Amino acid sequence: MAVLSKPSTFRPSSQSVKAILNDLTSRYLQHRTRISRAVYLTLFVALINRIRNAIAEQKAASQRQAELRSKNVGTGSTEGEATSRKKVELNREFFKNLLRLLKIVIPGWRSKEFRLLISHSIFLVLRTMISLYVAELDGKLVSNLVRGKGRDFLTGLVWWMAVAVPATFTNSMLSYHQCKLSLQYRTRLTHYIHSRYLSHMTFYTLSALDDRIKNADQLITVDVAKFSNSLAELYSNIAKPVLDMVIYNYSLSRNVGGEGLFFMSLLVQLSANVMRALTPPFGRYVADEARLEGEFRFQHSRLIDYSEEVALYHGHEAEKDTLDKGYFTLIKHVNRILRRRFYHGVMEDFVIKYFWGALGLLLCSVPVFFKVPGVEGKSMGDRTESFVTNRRMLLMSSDAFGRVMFSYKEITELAGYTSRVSTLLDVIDDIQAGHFEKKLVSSADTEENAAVLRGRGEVTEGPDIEFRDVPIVSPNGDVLVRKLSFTVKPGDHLLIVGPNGCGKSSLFRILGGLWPVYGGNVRKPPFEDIFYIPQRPYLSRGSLRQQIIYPDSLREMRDKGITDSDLYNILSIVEIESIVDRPGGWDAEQEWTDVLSGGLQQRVAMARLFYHAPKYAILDECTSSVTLEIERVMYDEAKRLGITLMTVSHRRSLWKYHSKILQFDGQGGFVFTKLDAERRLELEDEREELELQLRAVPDIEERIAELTSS
Ligand SMILES: Nc1ncnc2c1ncn2[C@@H]1O[C@H](COP(=O)(O)OP(=O)(O)OP(=O)(O)O)[C@@H](O)[C@H]1O
Repeated sequence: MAVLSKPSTFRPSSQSVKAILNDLTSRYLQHRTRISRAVYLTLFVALINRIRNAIAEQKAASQRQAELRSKNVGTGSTEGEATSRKKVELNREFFKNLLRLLKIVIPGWRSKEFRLLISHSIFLVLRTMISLYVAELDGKLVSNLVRGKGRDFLTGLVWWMAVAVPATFTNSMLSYHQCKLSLQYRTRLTHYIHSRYLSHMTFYTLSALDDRIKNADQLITVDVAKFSNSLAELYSNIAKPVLDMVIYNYSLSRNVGGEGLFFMSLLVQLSANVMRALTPPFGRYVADEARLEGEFRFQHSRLIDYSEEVALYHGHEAEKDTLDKGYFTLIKHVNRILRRRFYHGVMEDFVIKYFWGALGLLLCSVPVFFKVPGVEGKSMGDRTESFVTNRRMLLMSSDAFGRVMFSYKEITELAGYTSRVSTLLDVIDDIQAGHFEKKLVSSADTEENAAVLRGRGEVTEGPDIEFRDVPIVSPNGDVLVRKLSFTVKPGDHLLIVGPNGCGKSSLFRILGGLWPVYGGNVRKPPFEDIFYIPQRPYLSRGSLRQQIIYPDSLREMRDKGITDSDLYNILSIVEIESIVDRPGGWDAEQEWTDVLSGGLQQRVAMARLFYHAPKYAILDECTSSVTLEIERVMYDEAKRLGITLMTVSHRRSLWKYHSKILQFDGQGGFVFTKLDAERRLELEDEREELELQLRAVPDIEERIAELTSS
């Protein structure tokens, strides 16, 4: 009895609810056109308002950035610091940078990348169409099952299997296209960056004269790959869900009515906005993480480069501290991101899976409880079919929407990589336009030095080398010599001496065009007439032959008519021909800096000088590790080849090979004069003798004092 009485107590209230709903439905249907007009008008006004707000925000942001930039100039802080603090946002700058990179990775509509994008898009559409067909087929299968139509059910199953063939092929093609696109993007970008980075000595300028990019290697090798991956992924992660949403929502709106879908979209948009406001700036986190990864990797590669020195110093504890510190900074940041991701993931899952899931079920129930215009009243089987199809479409649509929402995170990650790669390109552009940013020493602020830094000198080409009133200024604004003047004519062998750090090598950096000329006139022969040998010779990766002919290629060597036996003769001058007898001979490829001793490396560098036989040679302490005999052989041979020498050395044994001397006093002064080596050696000996005597005087005084007191 109790069981029977229950429905009777509920029936009246459910009937009244139904009556209210029916009443509401009929009223709504009566005013449907007016309501939809009002809704569309509100939507339009909201859209206009949003655009206006976005423009205002953009203006404020660029004003803030301009203020920040002017502050940086004032305090002398570097742009590098500003970049690391810069917020990576989805603003106009991001789109501008992305567009610039897109133009590099997709150079035109005839390019391979564009063709790949098109075929990728075709497969994306195909996959959505197949999914749509599968949704309908699913509905039909379940409806046939409910109706007990075995034959139709089996036919449906056969179709189901048949559809699997194009569906699986399409899926594989999609992932193939995505990987291929990522590779193509990376190839284009790497080629582009290499061509810029290795032109106009940018690789040098970037590290020596500018503070903005700390580890270009990491940017070119890792960040470019990550950017390419992220871009290729983003296309399929955005294009497909957007396409899915449009197509499924259109089909859904036909089944459940546009209004339901519209209100649901409004609710979804509202919750999406809340989510977005609560989403941490993942883009900036990613950019910071990549920077810290780069610094950590750089510390490791430094340890490998100087492993011998560190081992001999027993410096492992000090190195471990530095490495641990680098790792700790990185991991602290990663942990912070992890925590933020955790909280964000909880919120995201709740909203996307459960809240939107409930909204979806509500939407599927619309045709059951309301009469949707244009949709006929249905039987139980029809309702089942439409429910199954709608629910599947809705699941796919909400999955697509979810992916679009999740892709916000991916977009911000892409923004992080875009910002890093574009910063590299911007700085390269800036440097090639002659603009550097480096933290200046405090002395650069004085009126006099600032005037030197503001100036610009003149560089001309000529048969000899002449510096007239040229200041020597280090990259951090330290004025080492205010006005340097000297001339080296062919046959004038010049010796350059002076205390450490006075600017001897810097003079060659100016001559080689590595450092800017801040004033006066520099006249110098063309680049190929001057050859440079540093104290630590640079040995490239490659064969033994390549070490001698560097930077020439084998073809250039052959074009010059030089053979391997000529190279052998050159090696025999500096008495290292025996290295050709080692396994592999001329073609042996080794890490030559590890295989050859310091002295042998210097002799290889001398052989390189004889191979090129330039008009002028700069020898920067390049005989410090060889015997006096080899040094003599080298200078004699260089002179025999007609090479004019400019030597930096503290060795007295070298004086006799030079006819002029440029002597720095380390206080900004210098003397340029003829060098009479014999007379100078006599004077130097006398000076040293006197110095020794002078040093002995305090001892004598001390002794007298001791004797007196005792
Ligand atoms: N890339 C750079 N950035 C900043 N300062 C630099 C850079 N290269 C050199 N300097 C500075 O310029 C000054 C002159 O250096 P330089 O190498 O010309 O000295 P040097 O006279 O050759 O000394 P040494 O006899 O020790 O080789 C030094 O104070 C050095 O610290």
